[in-house]
Amino acid sequence: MADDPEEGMLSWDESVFRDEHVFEIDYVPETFAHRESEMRSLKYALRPAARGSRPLNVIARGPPGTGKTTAVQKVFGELGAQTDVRTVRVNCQVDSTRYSVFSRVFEGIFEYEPPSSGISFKKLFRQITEKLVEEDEVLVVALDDVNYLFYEGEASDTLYSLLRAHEAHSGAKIGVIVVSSDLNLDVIEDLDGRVQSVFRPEEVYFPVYDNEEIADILRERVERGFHEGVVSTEVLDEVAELTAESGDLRVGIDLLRRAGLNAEMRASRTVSIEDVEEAYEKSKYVHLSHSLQALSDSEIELLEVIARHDGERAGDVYDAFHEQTGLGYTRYSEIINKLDQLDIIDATYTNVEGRGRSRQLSLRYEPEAVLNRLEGN
Ligand SMILES: Nc1ncnc2c1ncn2[C@@H]1O[C@H](COP(=O)(O)OP(=O)(O)OP(=O)(O)O)[C@@H](O)[C@H]1O
Repeated sequence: MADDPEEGMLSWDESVFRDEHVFEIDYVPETFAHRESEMRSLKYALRPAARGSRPLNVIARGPPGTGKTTAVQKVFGELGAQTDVRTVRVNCQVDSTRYSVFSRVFEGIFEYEPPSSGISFKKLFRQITEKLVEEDEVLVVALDDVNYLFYEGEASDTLYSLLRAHEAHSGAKIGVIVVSSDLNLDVIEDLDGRVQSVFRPEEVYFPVYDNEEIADILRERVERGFHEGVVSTEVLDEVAELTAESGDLRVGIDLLRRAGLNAEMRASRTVSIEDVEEAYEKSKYVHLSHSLQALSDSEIELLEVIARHDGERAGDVYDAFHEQTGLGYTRYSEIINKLDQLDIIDATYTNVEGRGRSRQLSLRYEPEAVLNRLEGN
């Protein structure tokens, strides 16, 4: 059957994937290479907790997709398996107020949600600390993507409550790991003085992976995720190179999954360079999609207005936003700052002759790419 046109083609019940789950966003990789020193620093800081003492606090910083969340998950996994230390990871992109952070902590400790019918913060806090003292347990809270607490003006209060828990309730031992991928944010500097005086964290920096490290990490994912022979070395190198351009490992993982789906669409048993190139048109926006996820309605509305008026004067953008939403200048200005901090737009002040300082707004992405994602395409 040498001339069988179906040869080399996938049938309906076949897949290029051995395990597609390894390309999903919440997958915790089995091996975690090239992060030995960062893991060592984290463990060093948390070691006292394993002995029943309050651990050192940590600030983990580094660009997006450099393994910060994974490192926390790995260390928390080990602590959970080998010690009595309680660990709770809070995603501040989702829970961006002190109250919701503590609700998550409550849930982590009691294994059920706090009553939704308005229990006061004070009560929530007391129940958590009492439980820790009663059980004689140490708690480590990771505030992942802590930058979102800063955008909402909730960072100082949240940290203050966590760090002073032992004073509010003697015997309560809580350590904090704050994780930030916003390199423009000076976490310590931006906290209130009262928090700064009690927050002297160990710093752990996560640099971007270089080309070789990216290829190495992705090779492992390919071996677990695809059947043998589906992704050639040449294709993997291409994926690694495109990933290195952004430095965000998530781009590469998303790229592999989409390229695999493209190959399946062609009913092919192997992923081609073209499959990768086509996939990259979407995967290069994983960071944008991630940032857009947690925007509120008014933030989305302003971003839409900016995308539709790209390149126009800031004053015109405000007029259009005000007309559409009825919201005033203060809120407008707050949202502009947040979109700027999220690197979705670039907002810089320039001196305009005769008109004083004015803001120059520009999108950091193609307006179409932003609008498509906002519309869920
Ligand atoms: N050394 C590694 N080995 C295997 N997979 C890794 C490694 N580092 C990161 N990853 C994978 O890359 C993706 C991004 O990693 P992670 O979420 O830990 O990054 P991050 O620094 O927390 O990003 P962000 O700051 O945007 O939240 C995850 O899917 C993770 O599994």
